[in-house]
Amino acid sequence: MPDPIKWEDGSLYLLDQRRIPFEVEYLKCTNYQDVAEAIEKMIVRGAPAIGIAAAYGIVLASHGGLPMVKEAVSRLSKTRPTAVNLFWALEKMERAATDFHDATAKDPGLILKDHLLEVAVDIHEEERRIEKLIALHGQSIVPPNCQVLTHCNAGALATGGIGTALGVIRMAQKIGKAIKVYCDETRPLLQGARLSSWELWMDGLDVTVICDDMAAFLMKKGKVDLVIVGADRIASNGDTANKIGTYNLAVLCKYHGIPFYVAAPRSTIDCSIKDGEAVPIEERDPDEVRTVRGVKIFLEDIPAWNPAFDVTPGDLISGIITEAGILKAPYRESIETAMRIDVNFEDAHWADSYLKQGGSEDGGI
Ligand SMILES: CSC[C@H]1O[C@H](OP(=O)(O)O)[C@H](O)[C@@H]1O
Repeated sequence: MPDPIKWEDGSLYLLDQRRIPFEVEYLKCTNYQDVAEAIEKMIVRGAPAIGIAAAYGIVLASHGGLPMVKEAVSRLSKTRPTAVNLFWALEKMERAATDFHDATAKDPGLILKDHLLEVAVDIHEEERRIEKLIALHGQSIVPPNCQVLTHCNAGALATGGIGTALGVIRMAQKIGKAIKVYCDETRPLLQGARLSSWELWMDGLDVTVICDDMAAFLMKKGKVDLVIVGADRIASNGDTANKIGTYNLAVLCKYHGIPFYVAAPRSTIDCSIKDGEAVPIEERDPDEVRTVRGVKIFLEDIPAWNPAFDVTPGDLISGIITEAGILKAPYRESIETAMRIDVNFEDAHWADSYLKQGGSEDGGI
Protein backbone atom coordinates (compact mmCIF):
# COMPACT_ATOMS: atom_id res chain seq x y z
CA MET A 1 0.00 0.00 0.00
CA PRO A 2 1.65 3.33 -0.97
CA ASP A 3 2.20 5.70 1.94
CA PRO A 4 -0.31 8.61 1.69
CA ILE A 5 2.19 10.96 3.40
CA LYS A 6 5.98 10.97 2.92
CA TRP A 7 8.61 13.46 4.11
CA GLU A 8 11.71 13.26 1.92
CA ASP A 9 14.69 15.62 1.50
CA GLY A 10 12.95 18.55 3.13
CA SER A 11 9.72 18.29 1.13
CA LEU A 12 6.35 16.69 1.83
CA TYR A 13 4.95 14.25 -0.72
CA LEU A 14 1.20 13.61 -0.62
CA LEU A 15 -0.42 10.75 -2.50
CA ASP A 16 -3.12 12.31 -4.69
CA GLN A 17 -6.10 10.31 -3.41
CA ARG A 18 -8.39 11.86 -6.02
CA ARG A 19 -6.66 9.65 -8.63
CA ILE A 20 -6.71 6.35 -6.67
CA PRO A 21 -7.21 3.52 -7.65
CA PHE A 22 -6.34 4.12 -11.29
CA GLU A 23 -3.23 6.28 -10.84
CA VAL A 24 -0.62 6.47 -8.07
CA GLU A 25 0.78 10.01 -8.21
CA TYR A 26 2.37 12.16 -5.49
CA LEU A 27 2.11 15.92 -5.11
CA LYS A 28 5.35 17.57 -3.90
CA CYS A 29 4.68 20.28 -1.27
CA THR A 30 7.47 22.76 -0.60
CA ASN A 31 5.51 25.29 1.44
CA TYR A 32 2.55 25.37 3.83
CA GLN A 33 0.27 26.89 1.20
CA ASP A 34 0.74 23.77 -0.96
CA VAL A 35 -0.32 21.62 2.01
CA ALA A 36 -3.37 23.80 2.74
CA GLU A 37 -4.57 23.51 -0.84
CA ALA A 38 -3.94 19.74 -0.85
CA ILE A 39 -6.15 19.36 2.23
CA GLU A 40 -8.91 21.55 0.75
CA LYS A 41 -8.85 19.64 -2.55
CA MET A 42 -8.79 16.31 -0.65
CA ILE A 43 -5.58 15.23 -2.25
CA VAL A 44 -4.89 14.15 1.31
CA ARG A 45 -7.99 13.31 3.38
CA GLY A 46 -9.07 11.38 6.43
CA ALA A 47 -9.01 12.85 9.94
CA PRO A 48 -5.61 11.56 11.17
CA ALA A 49 -3.94 12.03 7.76
CA ILE A 50 -5.12 15.65 7.60
CA GLY A 51 -3.57 16.30 11.03
CA ILE A 52 -0.28 14.64 10.08
CA ALA A 53 -0.07 16.53 6.76
CA ALA A 54 -0.78 19.83 8.52
CA ALA A 55 1.97 19.10 11.05
CA TYR A 56 4.48 18.71 8.22
CA GLY A 57 3.00 21.89 6.70
CA ILE A 58 4.12 23.76 9.82
CA VAL A 59 7.64 22.35 9.35
CA LEU A 60 7.62 23.86 5.85
CA ALA A 61 6.84 27.25 7.43
CA SER A 62 9.57 27.08 10.07
CA HIS A 63 12.17 28.93 7.99
CA GLY A 64 10.12 32.08 8.68
CA GLY A 65 10.33 31.62 12.44
CA LEU A 66 7.40 31.93 14.84
CA PRO A 67 5.59 34.64 12.80
CA MET A 68 5.38 32.39 9.76
CA VAL A 69 4.50 29.36 11.89
CA LYS A 70 1.55 31.31 13.27
CA GLU A 71 0.59 32.39 9.75
CA ALA A 72 0.69 28.75 8.63
CA VAL A 73 -1.38 27.59 11.62
CA SER A 74 -4.01 30.18 10.77
CA ARG A 75 -4.11 29.19 7.09
CA LEU A 76 -4.14 25.43 7.70
CA SER A 77 -6.84 25.74 10.38
CA LYS A 78 -9.15 27.21 7.71
CA THR A 79 -8.86 24.23 5.33
CA ARG A 80 -11.52 21.82 6.64
CA PRO A 81 -13.63 22.42 9.79
CA THR A 82 -14.84 19.00 10.92
CA ALA A 83 -11.90 16.65 11.60
CA VAL A 84 -10.63 17.68 15.05
CA ASN A 85 -7.29 15.91 14.47
CA LEU A 86 -6.30 18.89 12.28
CA PHE A 87 -6.70 21.35 15.14
CA TRP A 88 -5.10 19.00 17.67
CA ALA A 89 -2.00 18.64 15.47
CA LEU A 90 -1.75 22.39 14.71
CA GLU A 91 -2.03 23.23 18.40
CA LYS A 92 0.74 20.75 19.21
CA MET A 93 3.01 22.18 16.50
CA GLU A 94 2.37 25.81 17.46
CA ARG A 95 3.08 25.02 21.11
CA ALA A 96 6.33 23.31 20.10
CA ALA A 97 7.34 26.37 18.10
CA THR A 98 6.44 28.81 20.85
CA ASP A 99 8.20 26.85 23.55
CA PHE A 100 11.17 26.34 21.29
CA HIS A 101 11.19 29.99 20.25
CA ASP A 102 11.77 30.94 23.90
CA ALA A 103 14.66 28.46 23.97
CA THR A 104 16.21 29.85 20.76
CA ALA A 105 16.15 33.34 22.32
CA LYS A 106 18.71 31.97 24.75
CA ASP A 107 20.58 29.81 22.21
CA PRO A 108 20.25 31.11 18.63
CA GLY A 109 22.20 28.07 17.38
CA LEU A 110 19.18 25.84 17.82
CA ILE A 111 17.37 25.02 14.56
CA LEU A 112 13.61 25.46 14.76
CA LYS A 113 12.99 23.38 11.63
CA ASP A 114 14.76 20.31 13.04
CA HIS A 115 12.81 20.56 16.27
CA LEU A 116 9.44 20.91 14.51
CA LEU A 117 10.28 18.06 12.15
CA GLU A 118 10.94 15.88 15.17
CA VAL A 119 7.53 16.77 16.59
CA ALA A 120 5.75 16.16 13.26
CA VAL A 121 7.46 12.77 12.79
CA ASP A 122 6.48 11.88 16.35
CA ILE A 123 2.82 12.73 15.62
CA HIS A 124 3.01 10.54 12.52
CA GLU A 125 4.75 7.62 14.23
CA GLU A 126 2.47 7.78 17.27
CA GLU A 127 -0.59 7.59 14.99
CA ARG A 128 0.84 4.39 13.44
CA ARG A 129 1.36 2.84 16.90
CA ILE A 130 -2.09 3.94 18.10
CA GLU A 131 -3.82 2.28 15.16
CA LYS A 132 -2.17 -1.04 15.96
CA LEU A 133 -3.65 -0.85 19.47
CA ILE A 134 -7.05 0.10 18.04
CA ALA A 135 -6.83 -2.92 15.73
CA LEU A 136 -5.89 -5.24 18.60
CA HIS A 137 -8.76 -4.04 20.79
CA GLY A 138 -11.21 -3.90 17.89
CA GLN A 139 -10.65 -7.43 16.54
CA SER A 140 -12.22 -8.76 19.76
CA ILE A 141 -15.68 -7.56 18.61
CA VAL A 142 -15.32 -9.27 15.21
CA PRO A 143 -16.74 -12.82 15.30
CA PRO A 144 -15.25 -15.52 13.00
CA ASN A 145 -16.73 -15.63 9.47
CA CYS A 146 -18.04 -12.12 10.00
CA GLN A 147 -19.78 -10.09 7.27
CA VAL A 148 -18.67 -6.51 7.86
CA LEU A 149 -20.04 -3.36 6.25
CA THR A 150 -17.91 -0.22 6.28
CA HIS A 151 -18.47 3.31 4.96
CA CYS A 152 -16.13 5.80 3.33
CA ASN A 153 -12.42 5.15 3.91
CA ALA A 154 -11.03 4.79 7.41
CA GLY A 155 -8.01 2.87 6.20
CA ALA A 156 -4.29 3.38 5.69
CA LEU A 157 -5.02 6.16 3.18
CA ALA A 158 -6.97 8.11 5.80
CA THR A 159 -4.46 7.74 8.60
CA GLY A 160 -0.90 7.04 7.49
CA GLY A 161 -0.89 3.75 9.46
CA ILE A 162 -2.94 0.53 9.09
CA GLY A 163 -6.20 2.44 9.37
CA THR A 164 -8.81 2.64 12.11
CA ALA A 165 -11.95 0.81 10.92
CA LEU A 166 -9.94 -1.01 8.24
CA GLY A 167 -7.16 -1.65 10.74
CA VAL A 168 -9.64 -3.61 12.87
CA ILE A 169 -10.76 -5.55 9.79
CA ARG A 170 -7.15 -6.26 8.76
CA MET A 171 -6.20 -7.46 12.23
CA ALA A 172 -9.27 -9.69 12.53
CA GLN A 173 -8.38 -11.23 9.17
CA LYS A 174 -4.71 -11.71 10.16
CA ILE A 175 -5.73 -13.31 13.46
CA GLY A 176 -7.65 -15.88 11.40
CA LYS A 177 -11.29 -14.77 11.46
CA ALA A 178 -12.39 -15.11 7.85
CA ILE A 179 -13.98 -11.77 7.03
CA LYS A 180 -16.22 -10.74 4.16
CA VAL A 181 -16.28 -6.99 3.70
CA TYR A 182 -18.86 -4.84 1.99
CA CYS A 183 -17.81 -1.28 1.15
CA ASP A 184 -20.40 1.44 0.67
CA GLU A 185 -19.34 3.39 -2.43
CA THR A 186 -19.85 6.60 -0.38
CA ARG A 187 -21.22 9.26 -2.69
CA PRO A 188 -20.40 11.90 -3.72
CA LEU A 189 -16.58 11.40 -3.72
CA LEU A 190 -16.67 7.59 -3.62
CA GLN A 191 -14.01 7.04 -0.96
CA GLY A 192 -15.48 3.60 -0.26
CA ALA A 193 -15.55 2.39 -3.86
CA ARG A 194 -12.24 3.97 -4.83
CA LEU A 195 -10.12 3.80 -1.66
CA SER A 196 -11.42 1.18 0.79
CA SER A 197 -12.14 -1.50 -1.79
CA TRP A 198 -8.66 -0.89 -3.26
CA GLU A 199 -6.93 -1.17 0.12
CA LEU A 200 -8.77 -4.36 1.05
CA TRP A 201 -8.43 -5.91 -2.41
CA MET A 202 -4.66 -5.20 -2.35
CA ASP A 203 -4.53 -7.01 1.01
CA GLY A 204 -6.29 -10.03 -0.48
CA LEU A 205 -9.49 -9.63 1.51
CA ASP A 206 -12.93 -10.73 0.25
CA VAL A 207 -14.43 -7.32 -0.58
CA THR A 208 -17.57 -6.27 -2.44
CA VAL A 209 -18.62 -2.72 -3.31
CA ILE A 210 -22.27 -1.72 -2.93
CA CYS A 211 -24.13 1.50 -3.65
CA ASP A 212 -24.98 3.44 -0.49
CA ASP A 213 -28.70 2.79 -1.05
CA MET A 214 -28.18 -1.01 -1.00
CA ALA A 215 -27.14 -1.18 2.66
CA ALA A 216 -30.67 -1.65 4.02
CA PHE A 217 -31.49 -4.53 1.67
CA LEU A 218 -28.10 -6.16 2.37
CA MET A 219 -28.96 -6.08 6.10
CA LYS A 220 -32.45 -7.42 5.47
CA LYS A 221 -30.88 -10.33 3.52
CA GLY A 222 -28.83 -11.18 6.62
CA LYS A 223 -25.53 -10.28 4.92
CA VAL A 224 -24.30 -7.81 7.54
CA ASP A 225 -23.21 -8.97 11.01
CA LEU A 226 -21.31 -5.81 11.98
CA VAL A 227 -20.84 -2.24 10.82
CA ILE A 228 -17.56 -0.49 11.61
CA VAL A 229 -16.67 3.06 10.57
CA GLY A 230 -14.11 5.77 11.31
CA ALA A 231 -14.72 9.20 12.81
CA ASP A 232 -13.79 12.82 12.28
CA ARG A 233 -14.87 14.29 15.59
CA ILE A 234 -16.39 12.61 18.66
CA ALA A 235 -18.15 14.81 21.23
CA SER A 236 -17.76 14.18 24.95
CA ASN A 237 -21.10 12.34 25.06
CA GLY A 238 -20.09 9.97 22.24
CA ASP A 239 -22.02 11.69 19.43
CA THR A 240 -19.82 11.05 16.39
CA ALA A 241 -19.29 13.04 13.21
CA ASN A 242 -18.26 10.94 10.28
CA LYS A 243 -18.72 10.81 6.52
CA ILE A 244 -22.22 11.67 5.31
CA GLY A 245 -24.29 8.49 5.22
CA THR A 246 -22.88 7.11 8.48
CA TYR A 247 -25.98 8.17 10.44
CA ASN A 248 -28.15 6.28 7.93
CA LEU A 249 -26.23 3.08 8.71
CA ALA A 250 -26.51 3.58 12.46
CA VAL A 251 -30.29 3.93 12.23
CA LEU A 252 -30.49 0.86 9.99
CA CYS A 253 -28.35 -1.10 12.46
CA LYS A 254 -30.71 -0.14 15.28
CA TYR A 255 -33.68 -1.38 13.25
CA HIS A 256 -31.96 -4.64 12.24
CA GLY A 257 -30.27 -5.30 15.60
CA ILE A 258 -26.76 -5.14 14.10
CA PRO A 259 -23.76 -3.89 16.18
CA PHE A 260 -22.49 -0.47 15.03
CA TYR A 261 -18.93 0.42 16.07
CA VAL A 262 -16.76 3.49 15.62
CA ALA A 263 -12.96 3.12 15.53
CA ALA A 264 -10.88 6.22 16.23
CA PRO A 265 -7.80 7.45 18.09
CA ARG A 266 -8.38 9.59 21.19
CA SER A 267 -7.05 12.57 19.18
CA THR A 268 -10.44 12.44 17.38
CA ILE A 269 -12.33 13.00 20.65
CA ASP A 270 -13.20 16.66 21.29
CA CYS A 271 -13.89 16.99 25.01
CA SER A 272 -14.56 20.71 24.58
CA ILE A 273 -18.00 20.00 23.07
CA LYS A 274 -20.76 18.38 25.09
CA ASP A 275 -22.67 16.86 22.19
CA GLY A 276 -22.80 16.47 18.41
CA GLU A 277 -24.81 19.67 17.89
CA ALA A 278 -21.58 21.63 18.30
CA VAL A 279 -19.64 19.79 15.58
CA PRO A 280 -18.94 22.10 12.61
CA ILE A 281 -20.19 20.26 9.52
CA GLU A 282 -18.24 21.02 6.35
CA GLU A 283 -20.36 21.90 3.34
CA ARG A 284 -18.51 21.33 0.11
CA ASP A 285 -18.99 22.47 -3.50
CA PRO A 286 -22.43 21.35 -4.82
CA ASP A 287 -20.68 20.36 -8.05
CA GLU A 288 -19.33 17.32 -6.20
CA VAL A 289 -22.98 16.15 -6.02
CA ARG A 290 -23.80 17.40 -9.53
CA THR A 291 -21.10 15.24 -11.12
CA VAL A 292 -19.62 11.75 -10.95
CA ARG A 293 -15.92 11.80 -11.75
CA GLY A 294 -16.41 15.06 -13.67
CA VAL A 295 -19.49 13.95 -15.64
CA LYS A 296 -22.59 16.07 -14.98
CA ILE A 297 -25.62 14.04 -13.86
CA PHE A 298 -28.20 16.80 -13.53
CA LEU A 299 -28.83 20.37 -14.72
CA GLU A 300 -26.51 23.18 -13.55
CA ASP A 301 -29.51 25.33 -12.53
CA ILE A 302 -30.81 22.76 -10.08
CA PRO A 303 -29.43 23.38 -6.58
CA ALA A 304 -27.54 20.62 -4.74
CA TRP A 305 -26.76 20.23 -1.01
CA ASN A 306 -23.38 18.76 -0.07
CA PRO A 307 -22.72 18.30 3.66
CA ALA A 308 -19.54 16.19 3.89
CA PHE A 309 -20.41 14.73 7.31
CA ASP A 310 -23.31 13.81 9.54
CA VAL A 311 -23.54 13.12 13.28
CA THR A 312 -24.51 9.77 14.78
CA PRO A 313 -25.97 10.05 18.31
CA GLY A 314 -24.01 8.11 20.92
CA ASP A 315 -27.08 6.03 21.80
CA LEU A 316 -26.88 4.39 18.34
CA ILE A 317 -23.22 3.42 18.82
CA SER A 318 -22.46 -0.04 20.29
CA GLY A 319 -18.90 0.94 21.17
CA ILE A 320 -16.05 3.33 20.38
CA ILE A 321 -12.80 1.46 19.74
CA THR A 322 -9.75 3.49 20.79
CA GLU A 323 -6.12 2.78 21.66
CA ALA A 324 -7.19 2.87 25.32
CA GLY A 325 -9.77 0.11 24.83
CA ILE A 326 -13.39 -0.24 23.70
CA LEU A 327 -15.56 2.47 25.23
CA LYS A 328 -19.18 1.68 26.04
CA ALA A 329 -22.10 3.89 26.97
CA PRO A 330 -22.55 6.02 29.03
CA TYR A 331 -19.87 7.68 26.91
CA ARG A 332 -19.40 10.83 28.97
CA GLU A 333 -18.01 8.66 31.74
CA SER A 334 -16.14 6.12 29.62
CA ILE A 335 -14.52 8.89 27.54
CA GLU A 336 -13.46 10.74 30.69
CA THR A 337 -11.80 7.55 31.95
CA ALA A 338 -10.21 6.71 28.59
CA MET A 339 -8.62 10.16 28.24
CA ARG A 340 -6.76 9.62 31.49
CA ILE A 341 -5.35 6.20 30.61
CA ASP A 342 -1.61 6.08 30.04
CA VAL A 343 -1.51 3.67 27.08
CA ASN A 344 1.21 1.03 27.00
CA PHE A 345 2.54 1.00 23.45
CA GLU A 346 4.49 -2.17 24.13
CA ASP A 347 1.43 -4.13 22.93
CA ALA A 348 1.80 -2.55 19.49
CA HIS A 349 4.80 -4.85 18.95
CA TRP A 350 2.75 -8.02 19.16
CA ALA A 351 0.29 -6.47 16.75
CA ASP A 352 3.18 -6.46 14.28
CA SER A 353 3.61 -10.21 14.65
CA TYR A 354 0.05 -10.70 13.43
CA LEU A 355 0.21 -8.01 10.75
CA LYS A 356 3.44 -9.46 9.32
CA GLN A 357 1.80 -12.87 8.78
CA GLY A 358 1.94 -13.31 5.01
CA GLY A 359 2.67 -9.63 4.75
CA SER A 360 5.74 -7.49 4.11
CA GLU A 361 8.22 -6.37 6.74
CA ASP A 362 6.46 -3.05 7.26
CA GLY A 363 3.67 -4.63 9.28
CA GLY A 364 1.79 -6.11 6.38
CA ILE A 365 0.57 -2.89 4.76
C1 LIG B 1 -9.83 7.51 9.87
S1 LIG B 1 -10.74 8.94 9.73
C2 LIG B 1 -11.43 8.79 8.17
C3 LIG B 1 -12.66 9.60 8.02
O1 LIG B 1 -12.40 10.77 7.23
C4 LIG B 1 -13.23 10.69 6.08
O2 LIG B 1 -13.65 11.93 5.62
P1 LIG B 1 -12.90 12.61 4.34
O3 LIG B 1 -12.67 11.52 3.34
O4 LIG B 1 -13.90 13.65 3.91
O5 LIG B 1 -11.64 13.21 4.90
C5 LIG B 1 -14.40 9.88 6.56
O6 LIG B 1 -15.26 10.62 7.39
C6 LIG B 1 -13.69 8.80 7.31
O7 LIG B 1 -14.47 8.04 8.17
